[in-house]
Amino acid sequence: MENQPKQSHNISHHLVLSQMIHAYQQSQAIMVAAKLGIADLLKDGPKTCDELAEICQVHPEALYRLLRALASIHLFEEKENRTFSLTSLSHYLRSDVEGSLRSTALMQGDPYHWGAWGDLMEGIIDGKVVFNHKYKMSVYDYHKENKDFGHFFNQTMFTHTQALTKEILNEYDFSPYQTIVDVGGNHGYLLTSILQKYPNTQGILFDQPFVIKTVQNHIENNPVRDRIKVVAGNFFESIPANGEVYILKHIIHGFHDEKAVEILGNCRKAIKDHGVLLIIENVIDAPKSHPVFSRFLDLQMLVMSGGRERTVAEYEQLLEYAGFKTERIIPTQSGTSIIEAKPF
Ligand SMILES: C[S@@+](CC[C@H](N)C(=O)[O-])C[C@H]1O[C@@H](n2cnc3c(N)ncnc32)[C@H](O)[C@@H]1O
Repeated sequence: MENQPKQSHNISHHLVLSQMIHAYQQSQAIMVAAKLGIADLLKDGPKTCDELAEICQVHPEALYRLLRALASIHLFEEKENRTFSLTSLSHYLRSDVEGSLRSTALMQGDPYHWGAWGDLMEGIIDGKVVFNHKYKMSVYDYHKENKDFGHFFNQTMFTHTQALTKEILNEYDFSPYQTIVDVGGNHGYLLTSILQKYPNTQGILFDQPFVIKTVQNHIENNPVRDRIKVVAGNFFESIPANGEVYILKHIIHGFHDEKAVEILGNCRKAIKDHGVLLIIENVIDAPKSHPVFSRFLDLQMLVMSGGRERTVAEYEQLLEYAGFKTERIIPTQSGTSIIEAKPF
């Protein structure tokens, strides 16, 4: 410490750090605006705070202070007479737009999710999964029990996948294959998009029974419904067999190594000899990876599920344990990578 040069006060660094420290206040304020549906209420034009408070049945002065604070970070625009309108940021808090982040705000601000982050220190001290330790259940069980949270989670994954699907379709050629299995495919957006682009392919959407129940309707209304089979099950027990492409998008990062190898091992048992496995994740050191996003997502895994974001070498090792050889890492513009592996 003695040899360290004396640092002069740098007002802009001080400000940046101060904003980082206070960022949780913004996250909670955005969550409340999302919960009240303010952006949806403003989509047809500006409204006064009193009008909004009347519709939402909340305290007008407190709502004014919330919206004024959010206007200071450009979430809304404050006009004369306590009137507020949407901005290009709050456009994405609307529930009816492509890329809507409303569910993400609701999920991140959910009291259980939020409460687990409040105990981050516990996880850092002993490496325990904070969520399980605090609530005596896993986040996966919480999804099953709390339908609202499960819905926000599924919607968050849907939005994320929707944004990424075009890139995956641009980067990866599915034409050599006929049967594609999306393991933990949830909403089915990626799989139905692949099937739409490749008319000679068949798909299997595989997920947990309570998830499959909620997506069945959506699949039945999709133009590719006749080429898609929806299968409910548990990927720790078995995975539908004889597929040529197995997709695991944002699955492996949710689990610690032992569990991850179990899932990969079941894919190994199921896959055809000439098939490919595609792991789609935010690989920490892959080309074009987004360092802030992947590293904070990694912390999120520490807090919520005991999983982790991994490096290329870590993925290669897991794959090798399970009987796969990594062929290539295909980066996408958004920072998410496709890891292509083949059975050996
Ligand atoms: C993080 S989401 C990813 C969803 C989708 N692949 C995507 O990227 O949008 C994890 C998915 O794995 C499913 N899942 C979790 N445990 C499972 C299990 N034991 N068997 C089958 N699916 C499971 C969840 O229901 C959920 O749909």
